[in-house]
Formats: sequence, structure tokens, C-alpha cells
Amino acid sequence: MSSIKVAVRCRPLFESERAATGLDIQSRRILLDSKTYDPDYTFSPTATQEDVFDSCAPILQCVKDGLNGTIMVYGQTGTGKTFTMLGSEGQDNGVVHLIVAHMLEHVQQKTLEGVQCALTLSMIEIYNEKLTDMLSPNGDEEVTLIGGFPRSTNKVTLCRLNDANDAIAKGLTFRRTAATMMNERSSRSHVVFIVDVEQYNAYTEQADVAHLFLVDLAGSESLKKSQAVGSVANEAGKINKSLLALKSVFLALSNTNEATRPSHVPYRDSKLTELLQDSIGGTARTLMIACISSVGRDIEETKSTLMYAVKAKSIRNAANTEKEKLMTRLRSIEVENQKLRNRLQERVNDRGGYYVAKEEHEQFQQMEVEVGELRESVAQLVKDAQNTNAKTHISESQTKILQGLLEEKESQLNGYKQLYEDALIRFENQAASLQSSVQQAVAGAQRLLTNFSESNYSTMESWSRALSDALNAAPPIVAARRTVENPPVVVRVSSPLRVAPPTSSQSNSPRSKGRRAPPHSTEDASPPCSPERSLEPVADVPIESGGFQSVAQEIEYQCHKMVEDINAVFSTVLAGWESAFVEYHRNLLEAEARRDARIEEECASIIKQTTQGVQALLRANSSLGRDVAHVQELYKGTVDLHAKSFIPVSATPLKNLVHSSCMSVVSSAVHHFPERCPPSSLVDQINTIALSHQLKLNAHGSQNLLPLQSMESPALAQVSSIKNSMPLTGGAHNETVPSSQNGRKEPSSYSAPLNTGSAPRNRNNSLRRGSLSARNSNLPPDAKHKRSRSNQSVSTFEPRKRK
Ligand SMILES: Nc1ncnc2c1ncn2[C@@H]1O[C@H](COP(=O)(O)OP(=O)(O)OP(=O)(O)O)[C@@H](O)[C@H]1O
Repeated sequence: MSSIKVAVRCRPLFESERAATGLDIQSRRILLDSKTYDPDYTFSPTATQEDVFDSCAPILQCVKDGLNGTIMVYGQTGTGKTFTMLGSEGQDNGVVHLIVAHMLEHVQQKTLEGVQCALTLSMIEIYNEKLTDMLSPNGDEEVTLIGGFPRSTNKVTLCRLNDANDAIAKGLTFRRTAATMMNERSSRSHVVFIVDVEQYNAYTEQADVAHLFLVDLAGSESLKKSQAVGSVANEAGKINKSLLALKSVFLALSNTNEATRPSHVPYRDSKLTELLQDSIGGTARTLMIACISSVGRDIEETKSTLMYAVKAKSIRNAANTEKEKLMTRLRSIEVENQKLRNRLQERVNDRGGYYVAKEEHEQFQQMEVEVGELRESVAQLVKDAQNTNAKTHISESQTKILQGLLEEKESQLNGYKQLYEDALIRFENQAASLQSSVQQAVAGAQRLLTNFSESNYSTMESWSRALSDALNAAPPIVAARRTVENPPVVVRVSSPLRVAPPTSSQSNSPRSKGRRAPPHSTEDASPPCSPERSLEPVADVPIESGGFQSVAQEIEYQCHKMVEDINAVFSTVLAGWESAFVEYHRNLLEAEARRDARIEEECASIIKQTTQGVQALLRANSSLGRDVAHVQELYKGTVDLHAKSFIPVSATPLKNLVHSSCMSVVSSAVHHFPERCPPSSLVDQINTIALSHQLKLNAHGSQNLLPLQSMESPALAQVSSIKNSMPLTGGAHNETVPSSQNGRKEPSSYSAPLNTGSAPRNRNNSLRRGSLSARNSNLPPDAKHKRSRSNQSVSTFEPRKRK
């Protein structure tokens, strides 16, 4: 037996909230209105998700050991239940995520150890007393409970953490939430995450499954506070009802008083309690996280939550393995079966028994045996099938887990490979740069060495040459016999580099008497030697003394001479060296002077060229400026001219131009003006027609029409005058146009319009209209009226003579 563990988590206050005065959280104990509550774990507002997760460890261990476990959050709306289970929005940092990650790690580890196990996840929502599968394609497949456990849900086999988090996120998209006054995103349903850890037992050839229920309950809410209305209020009612059923279960199970304890636990009062049957008072190990707020106005709800948390703490669950649980259930079924049999027997006995024929009885017994056998084989088959299914499922998930691990490792390996390659490239680059620096250093050293040794060698060579010359030039030394009385004489050979004035002891020594002073001293040394140079012996030459004093003296003299010669050679060499140095120095100075002079020269030339260039530029600028000004001037002139041309000084030229153009048009029109005289035949015909009309008119008593020639229009008269004023050239009057299509020649005027600019008109009509209108103007009004009605009537038409 194990009691339900209880944790209390107090959420932080929001800005607008005020803390309750009577609430005090002291490490694990909670004091509220002088009452002490003592949960197993207490989390203050500063506690982290990881802290809460740590308190789940014992439950997780039980699940790993094959027992069922439950972790549920309980409390008033807006106290952080969903925050605790699922974390802040959009972040996978809730206790559910941490637990799934932990269990996945466990299963992966087991798989690597060769244990066949799998991890699956299903999600169920309880909304308005209806269970739906949140991992079904649309999140709306209904789920039925068998023995308090959901049957055939869409499970996701978890192999990688990302898959698990994706599945959780996908399922949660179907969760119903709504905004209330208590919580902006209040859960309107309970959600149960079922994490199954399946482990195949090779010895029993069975798959053991441990279920872990992670329950995010919707919060109890007062409609007055949440101000929920409509469907949200209905939801709140359903939520409160299911939570009430849960409280009843708590009360029933926590009652330790034999007398008052109800015989029946109302699990079936709501879907929630039916589903949590195994978690509360069942076989599961359970942790209840009671969420509270420290807000003053919520203090009553906080008290209620703490009270039920304490009640839950006293509930004892029977923690068995799944197998033990089944055995318990089997035993209870057997007991019930026996009870039923007994009752049946009692009834049979009450009725005095029942009788069957012997054959029937035997047949019945035979059938019973057969049914029993069949039942056994079916049970065996079901068991085999279940095991096979479980085996297949586990091995499938095993493969997936291994695949997932492999992919993870591969990606890690690739990362390492990349790192290695990067490091290798960096190393190679460094090695190359190091190598090149070493090479450069070696080359430099070699160069230095070569230069140094060459110069040293040449100096040494010159010295040795000089020395051998000096030795060759010296007279042969006569050999002296060395005796004890004649101790060897030591001649000091000094380096010319260390020439110093002879000390008084040297100059006064008996041996120096009669000797010639060395040619170089501090005073006459050229070039002068540095003051730190001192006269130090570089070699001691022993000379034997003997009976032949003169020989010894001679030798000494020779030696002195030799030393002098050597000194001279050294001096020469030194002088040469120093003069070479001086020359080098001089050459250097000269070269530098030359360089400076050349630089100055070049600079001067550059400055000169630049100055010239600038001057040329300025010149070009000014000349081009002049050009521009000139063009501007021109342009200005043109513009002025143009502007001037628009000043209407006088309209006369234009008028004249228009007049002359009009006149030319008129004159050309006059040229083309048709002949005044129609052909005589036509005139005759017209006259005939006019006559006949006149006769008819006369017969009807109409007035006579005036003859045509007496009613010439002013326009016609003007045209005639213009025409007559024009010189008549080239037979203009008789001008003809090319023959028309029927070969008839027509006067050109027939095709030319009058200068009125209107459409071409029939010559006769225009003439007639002009003459008629002119005529009408002379008529009395009633005559005009009559005329207009018989407007086509014409009088006798007299052809006019051409002037
Ligand atoms: N420990 C916490 N730290 C920071 N914020 C928190 C904490 N607990 C809760 N909140 C914030 O409080 C608000 C309400 O939390 P949450 O939605 O989890 O409450 P709830 O109890 O699930 O409410 P309901 O029952 O209505 O769904 C959220 O904005 C949440 O982010």
C-alpha cells in the first residue's frame, strides 16, 4: 500500500494582484488562517519547472519498475496547472515534456542494453463528459473506457524527443480553451497524457506494460468571479460537476472511519473519476500537485484546494504490478462467479430442482467440455495474438528507437567530423604558416651566416696574406742553442686592434732598451683607435738566450721587426677596413643625398607638372566657359529673337498673306468656275419645259415667273467681276477635264467645288438655288410661301451671253 503523494505549488502574483494576509509558506509547511497544511512537497512562487519535475522522480521510478503511475495537477482556475504541466506557451518546458524526455532516455538506454522495450503516448480530452482522442487525425474520435481504461487510442511510438514534442503540440491544438476574467487562456477540458512503457519479458514471453497518467485538470471556477456566460458558463458547469465527483471520490477514499465510510466509491459519477479509478485508490502510484494562488480574493478557493490535497494525501493506493492487478481482478471475478453460482443453486433448490433426460444431460456435459476446450484454445489464441502483437509492436518500436539513436549518433558523428575537418584545416594552415616562418628564419640566418663568414673569410684571407708577406719579407732567423743560463726571452706580440700607449714599466724595462718603438701608438694611430682598446699580448714568443748575444739580439730585433710589420699590416688592414667603412658611410650619405635630391627633383617636377596641368585645366575651363557663355549668348539671342517674333507688332503682313492666299484660291476657283452658258440645246429644252409649265400655271391662274437672266445674285455678280478682271489666258474658260468613264467630255467646273468649302454641288442646282433665293427676296410674303411649296418650278430659262 502506498499513499498518494501531495505537492503544493503557489504561483507568483501578477502586477495587479494583492497577496492574502493569512498565507505563509515556510519551506514545506503552509500556514493559512492559523491552520497548518503539511504536503509532501511545497513549491514557492520562485520554484522552477525542474524543481517540480524532481518531485516526480519516485513516481517515474515506479513506472520504470513496471507499476502504473499518475501525476495530476489540481486547483482553482488560473493557479498555474497548465503552466506546470505544459510550460509557458510555445516552449517545451512543462513537466510533461520533461517527463517524456526522461522516460525516452530510459527506454533508449534499455534498448542499448538489449532490453526490448517501447514508449508510446496517447492523449485524451474530457470535454463536457465526452472523451476524445486528441491524437486522432482531427482530434475528435470518441474514446470508450473499459474497466476505467481507454480502449484502442491512436498511440504515437516515441523514438525521438522532437517527435514526442511534436505529437504533444499537435494534440494540444485540439484542446478547448477560452478567455475568462480569471484566466486569459482558461482550459475548458481535462487532458490526460498516457505514457505507456512496454517491456517484453522473454522468460514469460509476455509484454509488461506500465501506464503513466499525466493529468492536467481544468480548474474549478466560480461563475461570479470568472463572469463566464453562454457556452463558457456551460463548460464551467460541466467542469465543476466532474471536479465535484472527484472530490466525492477523495472524500469516500479518505474516510478512515469504518462507521461512516461509504461502501461504494462513486467512480462512475463522471468520466474523469472513471478514468482516474486506478490512479486514486487503485494500484497506481500517484502524485497530486495542488496549485494555489496567494491572491487575497482567492483565499477561500486556496483553502478548499489545500483541504482536498490533505484528503488525497490520506488515500492509500495498492501499488501492484500490472500482472498482480490482473490477478486481483481475476480473483474478484471468480468470487463473483461463485456468488452467482451459489445464488443460482439457491434458486434451483427453492424451486425443488430441475430435471433433464439422461441423454440430454450427457450431451450437455459433452458440450460443456467442448465449450471449455474451445474457450481455452480461444484464450490461448488471443494470448498468442496479443503476445505476437506486443512482440511485433515492441520490435517495431525497438527498430525505430535504434534508428532514432543511430540517426542521432550519425548527426553527432557528422558534427564531430565537421569539427575535426575544421580543426585539421586550421592545423594545416597553422603548420604551413609556421613552416614558412621557420623557412624564412633559416634563410635569414643562412644569409647572415654566409655574409658574415664571407666577410670574415676575406678579412682573414687578407690578414693571412699580409702576414705571410711580412714573414717572407723577414730575414732568416739564426738558430740559437738553448741553455740553462740563457732563459727564453718572451716577446710580446700585440694585436693592432688593441694598441695602447706602452706602460712606463714596459718602456723602462731593460728589454725595451735598444728596441725600436712600435710604429703605432695612441698618438700616431691612424685611424684613431677607441679609448677602450688596451695593449694586450696576443702571443708570447720565447727566444732562447745563449752565448751568442748578438744572435739573440738579432733575433730579438727580427722579432720586433716582425711584430712591427705585423702591427703595420694590422694597422693597414684596420685602416683599410675603417677607410672602407668611411667610404661606405660616405657613399651611403652620397646615395642618400642623391636620393633626396632625386626625390626633390621628382617632387618639383611633379609639382611643376601638376601646376601646369592645373593651369591648363583653368585655361581650358575659362576658354570652355567662354564657349559656354558664347553658346548661352547665342541661345539667349535666339530666345530673344524667338520671343520678339511673338510680339504682334502689326497684323498687316499676315493679313496680306491671308488675303493673297485667299485671292489665289478664289482666282484658281474662278479659273475653274463653270461656263455661264449652258449648251443651247439644253437651254432650248429647258425653255420648252418652262414654257409648258408656264402654260400649265397660266391655266391654273398662277402669276408669271420672272425670267432667269434678270435675277442675277450679288455673289454671282462678284464672281463674274473677279473673273472678268482676271487675264484670260490659255483658254481657261473652255478648259475641259479628262473624259469621264463614259467617254463624254465634261466641263472642269462640274468636278471642282466652289470656294465656299462645302461639298461639291450640282452646278445647275447651286445656280438655281442662288437665283431662286435672290428672286424670293423680291417677292411678297404670300408669294414666297407659295413658291416654297412649288420650289422646283422654274420660269423660262434664258441663256446668258458671255461678256
Ligand atoms: N509558476 C508560474 N510562473 C509564472 N507564471 C505562471 C506560473 N503559474 C501560472 N502562471 C501564469 O498564470 C496564468 C494562468 O496559468 P494557467 O493557465 O496555467 O492556469 P490554470 O490553472 O491552468 O487555469 P485554468 O484552470 O483556467 O486552465 C498564465 O498566464 C501562466 O503563465
